[in-house]
Amino acid sequence: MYGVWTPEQVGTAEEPVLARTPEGALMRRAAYGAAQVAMRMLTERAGGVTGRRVVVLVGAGNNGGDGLWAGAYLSRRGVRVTAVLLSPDRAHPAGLEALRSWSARIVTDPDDAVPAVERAHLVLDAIVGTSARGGLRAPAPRLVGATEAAGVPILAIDTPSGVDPRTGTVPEATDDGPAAVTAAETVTFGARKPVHVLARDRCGPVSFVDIGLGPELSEPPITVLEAADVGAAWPVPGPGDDKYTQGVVGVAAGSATYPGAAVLASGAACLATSGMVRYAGSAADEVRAAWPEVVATDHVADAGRVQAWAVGPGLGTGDDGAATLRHVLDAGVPVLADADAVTLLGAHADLRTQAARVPTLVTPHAGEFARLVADLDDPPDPAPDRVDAARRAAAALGVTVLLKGNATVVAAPDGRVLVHPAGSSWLATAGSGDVLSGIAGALLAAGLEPFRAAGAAAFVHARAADLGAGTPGTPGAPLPASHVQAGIPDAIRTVRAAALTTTGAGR
Ligand SMILES: NC(=O)C1=CN([C@@H]2O[C@H](COP(=O)(O)OP(=O)(O)OC[C@H]3O[C@@H](n4cnc5c(N)ncnc54)[C@H](OP(=O)(O)O)[C@@H]3O)[C@@H](O)[C@H]2O)[C@@H](O)CC1
Ligand SMILES: Nc1ncnc2c1ncn2[C@@H]1O[C@H](COP(=O)(O)OP(=O)(O)O)[C@@H](O)[C@H]1O
Ligand SMILES: [K+]
Repeated sequence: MYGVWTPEQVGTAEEPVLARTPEGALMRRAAYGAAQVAMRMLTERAGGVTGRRVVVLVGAGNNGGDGLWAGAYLSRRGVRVTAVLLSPDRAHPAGLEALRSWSARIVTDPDDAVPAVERAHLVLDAIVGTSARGGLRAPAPRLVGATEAAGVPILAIDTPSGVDPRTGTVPEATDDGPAAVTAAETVTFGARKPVHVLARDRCGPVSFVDIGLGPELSEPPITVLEAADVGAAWPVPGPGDDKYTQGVVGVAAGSATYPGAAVLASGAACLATSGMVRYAGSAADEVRAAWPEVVATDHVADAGRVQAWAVGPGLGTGDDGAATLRHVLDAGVPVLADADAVTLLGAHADLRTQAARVPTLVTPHAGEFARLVADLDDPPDPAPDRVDAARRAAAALGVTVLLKGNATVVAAPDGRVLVHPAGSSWLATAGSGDVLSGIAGALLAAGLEPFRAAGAAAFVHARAADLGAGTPGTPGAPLPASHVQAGIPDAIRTVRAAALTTTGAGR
């Protein structure tokens, strides 16, 4: 597990460290770490370091200072560095002096900078960091556009410039070029910031350089689970367990029109944990045919006892669906509410009141989220801040909210937030949400609290898609939701193996 801190929190943590270290030491630590990453990238992509060409795009503040110092370290290692000063009057003085002492080339005219970026092996984006506001400013869009057009990789220093460091949002591109950098890799310092988990597609892989802020950082407002955390928490049977002791999950999903949702959710529940899965609904025949181990009935009232309900996929939003949701919320056990159940919660205040009384996990995509919060005073809007919107919705509704997307945001009513940045976008396929419902419902039944169940389910769900799409590191191919479901066991095996390696847990 690792934490993510806002730029303001990082700034506060920096102050005492700056006060007790020699002037400029922190920046030099950061820049040295950035230079190491740049050299690794040059070795991997250009076959070596000495004599390779690096262009540093240098902005007005300390981010530009990092870039200038990194350029100086690279020059010392024989790299041919060109620094492009985007705000020549405001370039970091000490960094500029360091770079000059290595006789690096310094350019201020964008017309000279374009051919330099086009011929570079690597471009360092030191345009703007944590103080960024809005998209790239001229002449940066032209230079970033030329870099991208030439296929030259960009290493973002701290944050990809133009992307909001707090929310990961990106303004529209203009006629001048892109509004933000799309980095091949990012190197960050001191603490990870929200952009690194909310806009993974803009950051690429993120390297972390420790500059000694750790002791000064407060509790992180956002955490990110790693494979070992998920593996250690994954419920597995012990010698004393039987099919009931591990928690029975009930799935109330699907309809005559949408039996597939029931099959996907029930099967995912079967694969996620041992024990037992009950199904209640009009797709009982289809569920039994696909998953003979499921105990299926037509109505929730006949389903028997469960330790958690997963309700909603393909349920319908009419009176029958509302009655089913009312029934499961009355059962006094944790509830996973997805798809149509989310829409029903948005439409019925009494159901929302019921949901707040039991441990409830609600898993909307963007459209369902809008419906879920529509009746609230001052409804939270995920644009531009998805974390804030999920946190406010969870607090207002008294339920845990999992907001779907490339980065999944999980917010608990007590203010905790967890983000799972997907490694790919293969999950953007019909029915994959139904698979997530089954996994999360099974974890609730096994006794994980909604926040942890949501985080672990999102992780394994995304891992199942990645593994199903192809061998890690290879291009991969699209896969349907039924194959995501089929990938659950492999995904669980990998997270449990990670737990075993790092902690000895996950037996
Ligand atoms: N503190 C430390 O010791 C350490 C700090 N570190 C480094 O410092 C970085 C933060 O530095 P910082 O606070 O100086 O601001 P920074 O992000 O460089 O922006 C500078 C100015 O740019 C402008 N600007 C705003 N938006 C813009 C845009 N879209 N496009 C173009 N320009 C834009 C805006 O000025 P404006 O013109 O709006 O007044 C803003 O004030 C941090 O990310 C890390 O890299 C590390 O070395 C570790 C030690
Ligand atoms: N671009 C994307 N990248 C990664 N994951 C995505 C992307 N788009 C959607 N997902 C994930 O795929 C799932 C889709 O769920 P949902 O929208 O409910 O689909 P369905 O209703 O078809 O089952 C969610 O887990 C979501 O986080
Ligand atoms: K940057």
